[in-house]
Amino acid sequence: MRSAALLARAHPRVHAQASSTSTKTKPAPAKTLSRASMKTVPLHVGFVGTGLIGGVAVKQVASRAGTLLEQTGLDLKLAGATDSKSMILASDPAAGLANDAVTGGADGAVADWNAEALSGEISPCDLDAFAAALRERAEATGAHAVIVDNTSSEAVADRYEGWLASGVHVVTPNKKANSGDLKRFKAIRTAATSSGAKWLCEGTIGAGLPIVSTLRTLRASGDEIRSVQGVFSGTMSFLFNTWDPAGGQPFSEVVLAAKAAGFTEPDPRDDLNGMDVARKVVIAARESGVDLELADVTTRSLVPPSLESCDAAEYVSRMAEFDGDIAKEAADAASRGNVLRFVGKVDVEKGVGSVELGEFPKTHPFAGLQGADNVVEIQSSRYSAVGGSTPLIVRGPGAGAAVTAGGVFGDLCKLGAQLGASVLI
Ligand SMILES: NC(=O)C1=CN([C@@H]2O[C@H](COP(=O)(O)OP(=O)(O)OC[C@H]3O[C@@H](n4cnc5c(N)ncnc54)[C@H](OP(=O)(O)O)[C@@H]3O)[C@@H](O)[C@H]2O)C=CC1
Ligand SMILES: N[C@@H](CC=O)C(=O)O
Repeated sequence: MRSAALLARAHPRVHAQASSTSTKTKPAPAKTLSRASMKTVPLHVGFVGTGLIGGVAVKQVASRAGTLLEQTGLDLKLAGATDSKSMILASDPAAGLANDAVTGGADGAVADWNAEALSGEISPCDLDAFAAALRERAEATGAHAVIVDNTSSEAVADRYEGWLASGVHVVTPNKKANSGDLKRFKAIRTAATSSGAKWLCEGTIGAGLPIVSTLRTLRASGDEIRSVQGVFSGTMSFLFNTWDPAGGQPFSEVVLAAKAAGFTEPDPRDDLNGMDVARKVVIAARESGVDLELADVTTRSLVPPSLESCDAAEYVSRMAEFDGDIAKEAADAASRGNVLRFVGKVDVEKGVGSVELGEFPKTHPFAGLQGADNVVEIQSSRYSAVGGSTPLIVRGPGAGAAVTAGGVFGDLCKLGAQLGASVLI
């Protein structure tokens, strides 16, 4: 048998714990890594899109950047920002991110940014010039560059392949690229794999909830996903969790509340027509190994055909005309003791996806959600409702500025860790 002294020499931490237990003294406080022993990882960040999510993401990053540098060596530098009209590039990106870099509100356009802190010139938005400047300036100082796409723009998604191929990382809650054309999606993935640049998109399902990363971790470690289903939309969850049809509340009133709370897409029809959930179904399918296209997803829409192609303002002003239709569906479900819930489903084994307005008994987990909660149930060879185990379930707020921006910021931290910063992720 090895003596206590031998054990202490071989495993000093084990010995320290054992002796502190036996003498009932307090364990020594854990030592944190000293700043000098950490690698410094400078990461130049360019924000494309400074609307609701982008505005809050900038504020979160700005208020945390100093602590991150001190505690992990990740040195986030605000190198530039654009909205659809104008862009600003820091004239000295190596100067770092000032805590007061942003003075505008969450709706702040580039013009609201503190040009003094960025010391940059405002010019018309040119995404290619923006990315090239970001990359060249980062390379010149041995830093990495990342574009944080906080738009819902196809034009921005179209550029990921080129950006990633040139070594610029991409972090985004924009669903257009990972739910859009399969050929483009694969080309983007190939560009990232070939260059080593990262494309991180946790915010594209469940806002800040760990759904994309959970699916990736399961598959990387050899698990096989069989199905992914749940309430994928914060907006639709909020609508059906808070609407009181029995009390005569108009459905359109709750849609306006969801929009005011920042849960909806810029055009709320993208939620109401099932398209946002269909996109999440496609993303979940692709992350589970199924090559699904958006057009293959059977999708229920709650947008009346006559309001499909008008402008967003007209839709919002006329949607009350159709309150009676959805109220009838809710009353029919209630007559059977059920409630309505808007769900997405991926059957990995059959390779199909769907978006449905389903009826659920009040005791069902999908019926007992609150606010804008999402619930996503993953069944796999390890987590299964059949065979003695239970499914893996992720639940929590699935929309809103703070949690979505938090998911985006979490991806920036993950990227920092992958580049060698001492971030525990
Ligand atoms: N709200 C939520 O809870 C969640 C949102 N998301 C996603 O987050 C993303 C952002 O949403 P949100 O902040 O609400 O959107 P907003 O409409 O508030 O902001 C969009 C921003 O993108 C800019 N923009 C649009 N097109 C371009 C372009 N071609 N080039 C440069 N900038 C552009 C807009 O500029 P301008 O003002 O000049 O038009 C604006 O600054 C969306 O993809 C959404 O799906 C994901 C998860 C949850
Ligand atoms: N509009 C979306 C926002 C997040 O993706 C939702 O309501 O879930």
